[in-house]
Amino acid sequence: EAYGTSYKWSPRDFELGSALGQGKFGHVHVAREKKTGYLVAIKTLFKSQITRSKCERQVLREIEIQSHIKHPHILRLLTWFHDERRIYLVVEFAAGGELYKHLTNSPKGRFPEATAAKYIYQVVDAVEYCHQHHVIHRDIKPENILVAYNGDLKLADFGWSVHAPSERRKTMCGTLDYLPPEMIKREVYDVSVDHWCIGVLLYEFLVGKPPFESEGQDKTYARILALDLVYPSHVPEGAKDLISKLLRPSSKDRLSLDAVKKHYWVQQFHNNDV
Ligand SMILES: COc1ccc(C(=O)Nc2ccccc2)cc1NC(=O)CCSc1ncnc(N)c1Br
Repeated sequence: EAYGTSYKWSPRDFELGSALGQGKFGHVHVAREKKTGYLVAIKTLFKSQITRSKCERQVLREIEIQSHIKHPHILRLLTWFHDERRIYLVVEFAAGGELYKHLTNSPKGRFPEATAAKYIYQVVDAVEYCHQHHVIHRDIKPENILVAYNGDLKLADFGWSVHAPSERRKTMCGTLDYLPPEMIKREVYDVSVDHWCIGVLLYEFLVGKPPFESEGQDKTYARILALDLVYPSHVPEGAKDLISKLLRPSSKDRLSLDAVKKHYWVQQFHNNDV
């Protein structure tokens, strides 16, 4: 491409546009690279914040992790640069926006079977790639998944990914609906937390809300630990079979990601568009 890897990027190379995700992802703006017209998303992290929260090493390790991840269903960290006060992360722009909005705007507030199967295949493909690079995403939920211009999913917002295995506390910010039992019980966990989240995600794709959603944190926790979920009658048998093999209390009983991709309910749709 026009720029070798030694090119020193700076804010002057970009025209900043509107804010993305309304602050949910931090300071993120769509931006146009001046010479190519290429659209990107630029996330700004303030050095003062990072220094204060003693996260320098974490941020640099994060960026290090990101720079090596290249996958069609994972939002790319294209480059990064900093000035005296800020760190700028230049990430791929997902023109389809947040998956969450597509879910809530769908006719019945849920995805058709074929869409859910296509999407879960792409998420599993991306997560399998992360695991092969010893990265646990740990925050797989519709809010953290974006849609590309061509309708493909992009796993995004890696503010929390860590190297496996880990028991680093995850502050309980955001939804609790996706927490697996071992994280609620604060036990040591491994990559299979992501398998659980994929089960929750598939349920939400097909039903329009997560399986253990309740008023209040304690009720949600109780339902997760009791595996207290019901399937509306419209959920197809094959999907129920797959979800039930992912939402297993014991992490070693959860279906492997390869087996998810090969599951008959997924395969029946995947072959069509290959
Ligand atoms: C590869 O994508 C990332 C890589 C890293 C980080 C990150 O925060 N790292 C980090 C944060 C704190 C400390 C250490 C690392 C974040 C992202 N991604 C994002 O923030 C998503 C921005 S929102 C958006 N992006 C594109 N298209 C859209 N339509 C939207 Br809406």
